[in-house]
Amino acid sequence: MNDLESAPRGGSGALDSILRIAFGFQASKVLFTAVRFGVFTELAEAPLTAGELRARLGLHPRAARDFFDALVALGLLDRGPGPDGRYANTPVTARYLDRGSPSYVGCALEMYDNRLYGFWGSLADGLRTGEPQNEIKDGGELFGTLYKDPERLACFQQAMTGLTMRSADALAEAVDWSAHRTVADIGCAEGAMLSHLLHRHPHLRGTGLDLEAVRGNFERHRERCGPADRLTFTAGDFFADPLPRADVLLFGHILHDWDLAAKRTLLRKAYEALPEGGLVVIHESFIDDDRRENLVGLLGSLNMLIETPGGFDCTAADCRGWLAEAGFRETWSRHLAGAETMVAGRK
Ligand SMILES: C[S@@+](CC[C@H](N)C(=O)[O-])C[C@H]1O[C@@H](n2cnc3c(N)ncnc32)[C@H](O)[C@@H]1O
Repeated sequence: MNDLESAPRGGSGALDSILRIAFGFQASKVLFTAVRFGVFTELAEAPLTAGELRARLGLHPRAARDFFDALVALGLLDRGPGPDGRYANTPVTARYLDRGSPSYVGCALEMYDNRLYGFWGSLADGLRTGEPQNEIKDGGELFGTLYKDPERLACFQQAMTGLTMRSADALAEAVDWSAHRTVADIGCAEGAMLSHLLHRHPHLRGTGLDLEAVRGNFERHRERCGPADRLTFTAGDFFADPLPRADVLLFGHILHDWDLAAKRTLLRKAYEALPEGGLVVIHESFIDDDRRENLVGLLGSLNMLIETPGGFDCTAADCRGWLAEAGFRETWSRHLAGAETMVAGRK
C-alpha cells in the first residue's frame, strides 16, 4: 500500500494535511491556467455546459471535464445539478477573476504564473545562497528590469492595484483623516489607493511619488478614476530625492522590498518630511509578532528572498521599534483586511 492509499479519508487525517500542502502546486496551476484561458471571463455573461465551455476555450476533450470539475472542487466555479449541469462563476470569481470586472486581480495571478511559479523552483538555491532567484539573478535591479517592457510594467502596476485595494476601505476608516489636509503615497504605483482615499475624504489633496516610468500608468488611472483636481504625480526616487511634504505619508508594500538599512532610511526620511503631529502609515502583510500565524506574511518574506537582494517582511512590533528609533513619539498598529495590517507613527 502506498502513502496515498493509506491516507485517512475525509480530509482530516495527519497525512491528508501534508498531502494537501504537497499538491498545492497543482491547485495553483489549475487556477493560473483557468485565468490564462479566460474561463471566468467566458462565464461572465451566462453559465455554459461543459461542451460549450470547452468549445469556447478550444480544449481537447480528454481532460476538459476534469479541469472544469477541479475548479468546482476548488470552490472557484459552481455547476448546476445533473450530468449536463451548466458551469457558472461563483460571486467571488465573478468579482475578482472576470477581466471585465473593475476588481479584476487576474493580472497578479498571471504575474505569479509567468514569473514566480518558475522562480520558486529555485527556492533551495535562494535559501543556500541568500541570493534572489528572479530576472536579477545575474545582476540588475527588480523595478528597472520589470519596467523595461511596457506590457510587464502595466501588468505589475495593475497587479499592485488588485492586491492593495483589498484594504482600501479599511484604510479609509482606520485613520482620522479629518485631522489632516494632505497625503503623499510613497511608491504609489497607479495611485489607486490614493484615488480611493481622496474620493472617500473630499477635503484631502494627494500626491503619489513613484519612478518616472510609472507616470503614464498613473495618469491613465487618474483619467479613469480621478479626482483630477486633487491628485498629482511626483516623479522621483525615494532614496535619492527628498520625500514630498504632506500631513500623512503612506508606504504601501514598500518596506518589505528592502533590507533593514534601507527600511530605516525611508522611515528617517519620512520623519524629516512630516510636520509636527504628522503621520506615517505603513500597510503591508506584517508577520504576526509571534511569527507563527500570518502565513501570507511569512511566505511573502520568502518571496522577497526570491525577488530582491535584501528585502524581508517584518512584524508590526519590529516596525514600531524602527519608527520609535526614527523619532516618532507615538506608534500603533491596526488590522486592516485579510493578512494586511497598518502600522502608524505620529511625529
Ligand atoms: C510593491 S509596489 C507597491 C505599490 C503600492 N504602494 C501598493 O501598495 O500597491 C512598489 C512600488 O514602489 C515603486 N518604487 C520602487 N523603487 C522606487 C524608488 N527608488 N523610488 C520611487 N518609487 C519606487 C515601484 O515602481 C512600485 O510602484
